[in-house]
Amino acid sequence: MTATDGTAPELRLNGVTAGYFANDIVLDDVSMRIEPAKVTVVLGPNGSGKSTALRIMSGFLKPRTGTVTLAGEDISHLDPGERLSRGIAVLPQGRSVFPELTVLDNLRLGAWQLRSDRGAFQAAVDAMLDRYEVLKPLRMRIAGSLSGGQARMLEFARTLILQPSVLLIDEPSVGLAPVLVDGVYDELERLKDEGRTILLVDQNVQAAVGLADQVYTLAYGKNHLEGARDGFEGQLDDLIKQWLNL
Ligand SMILES: Nc1ncnc2c1ncn2[C@@H]1O[C@H](COP(=O)(O)OP(=O)(O)OP(=O)(O)O)[C@@H](O)[C@H]1O
Repeated sequence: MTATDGTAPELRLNGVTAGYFANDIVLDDVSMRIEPAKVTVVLGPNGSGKSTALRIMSGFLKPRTGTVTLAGEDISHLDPGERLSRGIAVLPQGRSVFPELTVLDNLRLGAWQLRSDRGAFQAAVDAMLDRYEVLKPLRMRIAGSLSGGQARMLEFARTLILQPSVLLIDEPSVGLAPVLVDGVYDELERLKDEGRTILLVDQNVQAAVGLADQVYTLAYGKNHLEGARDGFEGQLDDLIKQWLNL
């Protein structure tokens, strides 16, 4: 199943309660619908549970109650690797390249699940080098020596290499020099134009809403607002002020 063949599945959180310790409640009965071929953005003040909701979708954290479903199937029990096999890929926050490995080996690791089919494995790596031309001349370079912008493109490439049907993207421009931030949003725009299914958690509210089809906001770990992008554009300044006072 590819991202753009019109059969991308819907990912949902259904009444999820979750936390990191025995008694903390970081998400409280949170529900979200990540529609196929749409960009869904999750916003909210610091600590409201945005990244935690993404971790529940990726499988790095399991819900205490509630479920995660993909095309209606309960996948709550699946670990992140199993979810990747089902087409759910994650672009994590911060640097995630393996700094000691070459660019090429980082890509090969991303395509690891294809290793038994040499042709498909090589084709997947080549497709990413074609897509991210900046990486081609750098492929034998140690990833730790890349610039911040080059490393981010390698991370995009590694996330896309299996042609996932759902992309979970956490704070994609955090830690990047301001001049590189536009490049990240240009890439997100390209992914949107390709009709990919994207969940984006972002503190860059204006840029994220600019990309969004659907917006959810969280407050204190609970669903707050939700709706189509148009309904949010006029009230962004108020929302941000409200969050800063929270
Ligand atoms: N690994 C962790 N272990 C323990 N508590 C955590 C962990 N990650 C997050 N938390 C706590 O869960 C709550 C929600 O954090 P989360 O990172 O999901 O919020 P967020 O909305 O993404 O915040 P930010 O915008 O600051 O990234 C916070 O109180 C945070 O301290």
